[in-house]
Amino acid sequence: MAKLTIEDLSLSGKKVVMRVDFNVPLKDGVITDDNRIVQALPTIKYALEKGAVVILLSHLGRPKGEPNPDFSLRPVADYLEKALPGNVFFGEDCVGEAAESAIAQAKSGDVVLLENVRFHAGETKNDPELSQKFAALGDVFVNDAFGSSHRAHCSVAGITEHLQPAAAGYLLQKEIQFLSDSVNSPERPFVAVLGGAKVSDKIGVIRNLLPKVNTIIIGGGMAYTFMKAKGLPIGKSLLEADKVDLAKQLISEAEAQGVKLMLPVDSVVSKEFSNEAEFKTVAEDGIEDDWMALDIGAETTKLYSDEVRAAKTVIWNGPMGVFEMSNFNKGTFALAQAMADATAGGAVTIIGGGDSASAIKKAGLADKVSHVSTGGGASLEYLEGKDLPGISSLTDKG
Ligand SMILES: Nc1ncnc2c1ncn2[C@@H]1O[C@H](COP(=O)(O)OP(=O)(O)O)[C@@H](O)[C@H]1O
Ligand SMILES: O=C(OP(=O)(O)O)[C@H](O)COP(=O)(O)O
Ligand SMILES: [Mg+2]
Repeated sequence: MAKLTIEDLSLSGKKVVMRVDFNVPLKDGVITDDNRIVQALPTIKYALEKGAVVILLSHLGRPKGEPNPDFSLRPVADYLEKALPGNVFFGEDCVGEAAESAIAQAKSGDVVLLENVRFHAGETKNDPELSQKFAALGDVFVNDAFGSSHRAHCSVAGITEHLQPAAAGYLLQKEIQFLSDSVNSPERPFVAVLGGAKVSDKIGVIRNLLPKVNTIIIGGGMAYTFMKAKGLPIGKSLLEADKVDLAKQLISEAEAQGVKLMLPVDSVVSKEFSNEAEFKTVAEDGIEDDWMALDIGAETTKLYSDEVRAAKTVIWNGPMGVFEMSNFNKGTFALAQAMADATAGGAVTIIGGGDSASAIKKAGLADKVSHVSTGGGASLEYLEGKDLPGISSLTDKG
């Protein structure tokens, strides 16, 4: 990496402002998957061993620029207290007096976790004033938030304009190393699988993936904007209405470029977004008005799994259905098994994304694929060949 890494910094007695991605899934205030925290621990521990005070910044979910207890990082502070040797202090705000007084209590070898950076509207706007406040919290900056590195936000990128040196942590380095090694000259067939719920964020990625891949498989919430574009009924399924035209274009661009674009031929539908409601499987033209599609159907699952098993390189981001509910987890878990089978057969398989990583862990197959990335959107944008602001803004080496 042509950027400074944490080992290039002198850390003894320093306050290290470290951006991490602790955007972990929570249910009733309990962390349901700790992967993103576990993956950041080596960098945190390294800085602590070198005698630094580590000041952690993260977002959690998408609160709309104001404090919201449902998106508090407090559960993560409780987790860190058990996982780390020194003291862990929690700051009720990421800037201002609450942050400063938490930091004032910390000594070498202690950690301060500050509250969700997205409680401030400036964060996602990369507001220079907020960036400056983050920079003032410490002496050096480390980015280890691979999963957020595609965001040009204050705590990821803007801060580096006011705080140097800015260096990469171990997780960031590991992720980039793996992705660049495996996809720069992929063995073919190269299959990309896209699902999940961040449709408007991720649909644009497809255009840049078309020249690189042989097949694009679309499932999860992403699928229904495409089905709408094909004139199929989608009932109350997830829809990004202003992306329907783009979906139409992508369908014809895929055809023109000889890329196989696969969409569900059947779906599991329900009347409510709930595991308690009635559900059934219907064909692609069978989603009625009052129903919503929450998983791919069995026939689709077989077609997708066969395609994945025949691939030599697979990158998958975004669950095939609402795997958090047992009625709608079959497609995701079956595809996870297909990834494991492909890996056993010699394919390079990468699954990325906070929720996708949690899904493959839940399926018990996390150690049966080549790489589980902590970033979904970030790994996709990296594969597209885009500059990630969280990396390009770090201090150049030499
Ligand atoms: N058909 C669907 N309708 C609504 N939500 C869905 C559907 N399929 C999957 N999801 C949801 O997508 C979410 C994950 O999306 P996303 O954040 O884009 O993926 P990742 O974190 O893996 O990058 C999951 O919480 C899952 O419940
Ligand atoms: O969970 C994340 O991305 P992912 O769902 O694509 O894996 C990251 O924490 C980024 O979150 P954001 O998409 O709200 O900026
Ligand atoms: Mg997610």
